[in-house]
Amino acid sequence: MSNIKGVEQQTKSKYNEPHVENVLVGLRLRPTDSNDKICNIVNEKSVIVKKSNERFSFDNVFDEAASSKDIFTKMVQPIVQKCLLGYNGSICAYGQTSSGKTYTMKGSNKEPGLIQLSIDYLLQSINKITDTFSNLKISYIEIYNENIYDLLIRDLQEMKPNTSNEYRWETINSLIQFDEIFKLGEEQRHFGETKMNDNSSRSHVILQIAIETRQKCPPFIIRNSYLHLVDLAGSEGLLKTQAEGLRRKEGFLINKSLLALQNVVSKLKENKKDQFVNFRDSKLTKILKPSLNGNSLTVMLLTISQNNENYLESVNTMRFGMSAGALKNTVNANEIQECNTFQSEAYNEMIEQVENYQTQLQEMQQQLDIYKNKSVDEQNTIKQIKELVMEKNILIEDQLKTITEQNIEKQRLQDQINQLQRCNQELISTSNENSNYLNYFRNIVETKGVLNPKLMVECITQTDSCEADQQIKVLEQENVSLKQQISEMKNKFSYEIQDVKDMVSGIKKNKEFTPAKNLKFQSNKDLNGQNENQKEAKTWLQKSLQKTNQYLESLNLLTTLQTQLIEQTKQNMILRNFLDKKEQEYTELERANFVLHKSIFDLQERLSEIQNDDKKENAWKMNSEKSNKQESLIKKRERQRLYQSPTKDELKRNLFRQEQRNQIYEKELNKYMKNLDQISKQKQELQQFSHHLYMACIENNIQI
Ligand SMILES: Nc1ncnc2c1ncn2[C@@H]1O[C@H](COP(=O)(O)OP(=O)(O)OP(=O)(O)O)[C@@H](O)[C@H]1O
Repeated sequence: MSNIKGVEQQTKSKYNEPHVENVLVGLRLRPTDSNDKICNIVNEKSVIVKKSNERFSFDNVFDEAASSKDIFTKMVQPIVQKCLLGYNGSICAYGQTSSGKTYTMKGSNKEPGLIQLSIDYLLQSINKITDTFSNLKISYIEIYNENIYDLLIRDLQEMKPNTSNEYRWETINSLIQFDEIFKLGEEQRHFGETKMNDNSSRSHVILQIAIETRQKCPPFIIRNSYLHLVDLAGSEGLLKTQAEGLRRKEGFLINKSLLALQNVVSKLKENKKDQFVNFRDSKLTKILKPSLNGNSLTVMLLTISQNNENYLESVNTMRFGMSAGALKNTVNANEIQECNTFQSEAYNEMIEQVENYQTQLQEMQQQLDIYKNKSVDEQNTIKQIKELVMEKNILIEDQLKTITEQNIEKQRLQDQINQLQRCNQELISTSNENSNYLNYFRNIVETKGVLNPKLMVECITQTDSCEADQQIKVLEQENVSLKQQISEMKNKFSYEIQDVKDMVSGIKKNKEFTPAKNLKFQSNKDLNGQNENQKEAKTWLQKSLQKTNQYLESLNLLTTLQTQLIEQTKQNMILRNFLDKKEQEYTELERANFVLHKSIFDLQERLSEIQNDDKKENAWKMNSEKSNKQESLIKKRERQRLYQSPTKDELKRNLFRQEQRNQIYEKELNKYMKNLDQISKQKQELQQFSHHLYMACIENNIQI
């Protein structure tokens, strides 16, 4: 903890002092198949041009075999490291078209370029530093035809120079994330085909990386720096590229901006006091001003082709590099100390708390050690008990296993016993059945001598026929009782009707001497002197009325009987339907008999087979023949009795007779109906007569 507090005393970084740094220049020679190369490498830092014997010296020379990784390690990595400490850095690729600038900066499928290597290095470094919060952001812009475009915005828009805050900045947390964003920029970048390069950059592109680091503990230094990775468009001889139209215009503007860069560099190289350097001549120089004459550690990476035909351009590139190497920048780290007393106090409190926790932790550790020592014995005992329990458990598990196995075996045996019992029962019932059949057929053989299949069928269907016979008998009984009922009713009716007839005839006899008429006659003659006659007439009328009431009652009874008769007729109909149904059933029975006949015939065949095969059984039959004779005689009689039960024809005859009887009943019923009609007519007449009587009583003031 004292160490952390000691850091607190340090208020300023040692990098924060401004100092002068030269622009570093490296030369990369593009591989070529040509034997006639324009220069020879003298050593790691110099080349000599063959034609002019001119010597060019740089900070590093990279031959054809050198990789981009080599360039990164030697020239770029040191600057990237310093960017993390707050310095600005610029890496610019400069050279003739098709000399390998984009190959060096962006890389290819074969090897990563300086851009990817720088990002990877920054991300790895940031992850390693634990005492700072770090943040990486990128923007990607292009200068095309003297206009600035933001490559991270989908629809390219022209931007103003020196307005870096207005560019789109994307935070980068991983290489994969960077690749995605960079891919978007590359898709929007201007490329075009020229005679010298199939995929020539038609613009200068600048990838800007903003690096911010904040210390987590005192002195809470915040560092902000920018790393610019610049892929310049290549200078091109318009005759060589044979550019026309848009390509020609692009080439012209590229050359113009590069010339402005050369002028600025040569002016800066002179390093005269109060000398005016015109950075405003082109957008490129305006943007690169901080890299060339400002607070930036800069590397100028020259790329040249060694083919003789590019001699002039390559020499010019090297001359430009020499000039750039003479440039000096005054650099210092961009860092500020966050003067936050509150933060410091909070930090100190936190440190104190951590110390307290550490003390508590130590005490607890000591206590734990004591407990550990104490509990060693207990632990041993527990261990022994545990081992015992484990052994017991194993024993119990074994026993359980055995019990389960025994249970399964028991269940299996039980199943087998059950199955055997079922088989045994089936065997017993089959055996019983067989012995029954055997006995039965044996009897047949004994009584008939030969087996008659028809006879067998009839015997078997005896039971069914008996049932039908019984049903018919029941029907017959029902018919008899019905007949009795009807005859009773007939008698009853005959009495009633006779009674009614008598009454009617009595009424008819008295009709000529109706009391009403007499009364009228007598009242016309002498109403006052005929009291006796009136009384007589009154009595007669009252009697007639009583009689009439009795008739009416009898008529009501007759009506009830009439209803009963109708009911009986309906029942007769139902009976008839029932008989029809029975006949149908009999036909079905006959069909079933046929099927049975067939199956019995099969059985007979089977039996004869058994008889042939089983000689022992035949012998036994012979022996037991006598004893069975009596039994067979009884059975024969039984069969004869059964044969006497009605056959189908008899049943039909019975049915026919029954139908005839029914017809007779119907005729009788019709007769009764006719009688009933007559009675109802008489009833109506009586009612009319009673009405007349009633009216006469009213007319003559006779009280009823
Ligand atoms: N060191 C190298 N090793 C292998 N191939 C290279 C190397 N340098 C460049 N090339 C190849 O040369 C061709 C041109 O390179 P590149 O496009 O990088 O040139 P350039 O200088 O960017 O051109 P321009 O200015 O027209 O865009 C490419 O096909 C590239 O793969």
